[in-house]
Amino acid sequence: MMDDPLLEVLSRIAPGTALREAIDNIIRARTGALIIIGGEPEIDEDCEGGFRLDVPFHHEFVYELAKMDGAILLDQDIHRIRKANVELIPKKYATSAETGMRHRTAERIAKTRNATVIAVSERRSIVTIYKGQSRYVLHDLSYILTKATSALASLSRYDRLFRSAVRRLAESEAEEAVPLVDVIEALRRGYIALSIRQEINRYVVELGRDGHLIDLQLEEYPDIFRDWIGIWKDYQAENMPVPNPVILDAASWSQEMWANRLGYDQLDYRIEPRGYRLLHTIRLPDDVIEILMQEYRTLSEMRQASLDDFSQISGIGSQRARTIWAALHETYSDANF
Ligand SMILES: Nc1ncnc2c1ncn2[C@@H]1O[C@H](COP(=O)(O)OP(=O)(O)OP(=O)(O)O)[C@@H](O)[C@H]1O
Repeated sequence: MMDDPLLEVLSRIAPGTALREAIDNIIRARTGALIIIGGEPEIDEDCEGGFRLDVPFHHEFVYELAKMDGAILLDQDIHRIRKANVELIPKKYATSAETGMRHRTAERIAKTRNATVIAVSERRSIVTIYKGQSRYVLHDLSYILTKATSALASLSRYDRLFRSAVRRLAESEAEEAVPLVDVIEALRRGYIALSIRQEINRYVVELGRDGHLIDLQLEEYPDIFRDWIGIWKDYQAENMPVPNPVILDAASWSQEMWANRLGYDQLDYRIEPRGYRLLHTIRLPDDVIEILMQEYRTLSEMRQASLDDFSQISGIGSQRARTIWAALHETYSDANF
């Protein structure tokens, strides 16, 4: 999984936005366009000719301006149309693998200026977005819907696999220390489920108002992220910062690499959990969890404590002490995962 620099841009041109309305009309009229968002003030150094407008953004107006040659410049917030009919002259050192002049210019400007560049092809009716070194071709909506639907099916499968791995952890946790390989398997499955979830999020953003139903289906999945973090904290060798699974590039990690990241030099360990995942299931606030972690080293130590012991910890009231005690003494087959 990677941080996605284009996500914000996709949301700004998704169906339902005024800019998308303009782009759809430009495609229908087959005029083509080169639209620059932001990059001011440096971008003005690359402009030749054209005229300054500085008027409020309106999609009809952008559509009309696209009938002229040259580029249309919008401000960073897409509130104003700054210039139109502009010839852009990118820096000489910026290269491009594109063939047509419009697309070459778009790529070279995006590489050298802090601007988002949208090229609407006159001949091919496709929309290409350039930002920094990234390039993305907008797909048509039915294609994205098909991809999103099949990704939802994969998510459902990996969510089930993750849940079964978590159940297995909970079973071992109830009796003895947990094999490291089981921990790794749970983290790996959860990671894949989270990657698929992130992919679907991107589709939802790209679909804009048409992604609502997909978004609703995503809500059916309980908090995989929080469980994943809980497992990592439960089993890592030392108290280290927990990696964010959403930006972890772990698709090809071996079991040994997972073990290594958790702080272990081999695979055949059995480890006692600290109790984070279980305490997450009762929605205990993080600061209360930390108070408990300072008192008890492991989940089994916590399980040996009495209701009274919990009530006496400052920061934990008697009501909360009861909730914690009950969660710790339910068997794994109840509500612990
Ligand atoms: N440097 C530039 N600055 C502003 N506009 C440009 C620039 N280069 C090309 N354009 C615009 O792009 C139009 C199409 O150019 P060209 O056919 O070479 O591009 P293309 O990348 O093949 O795009 P398309 O797929 O739309 O044909 C030009 O008529 C002009 O309006």
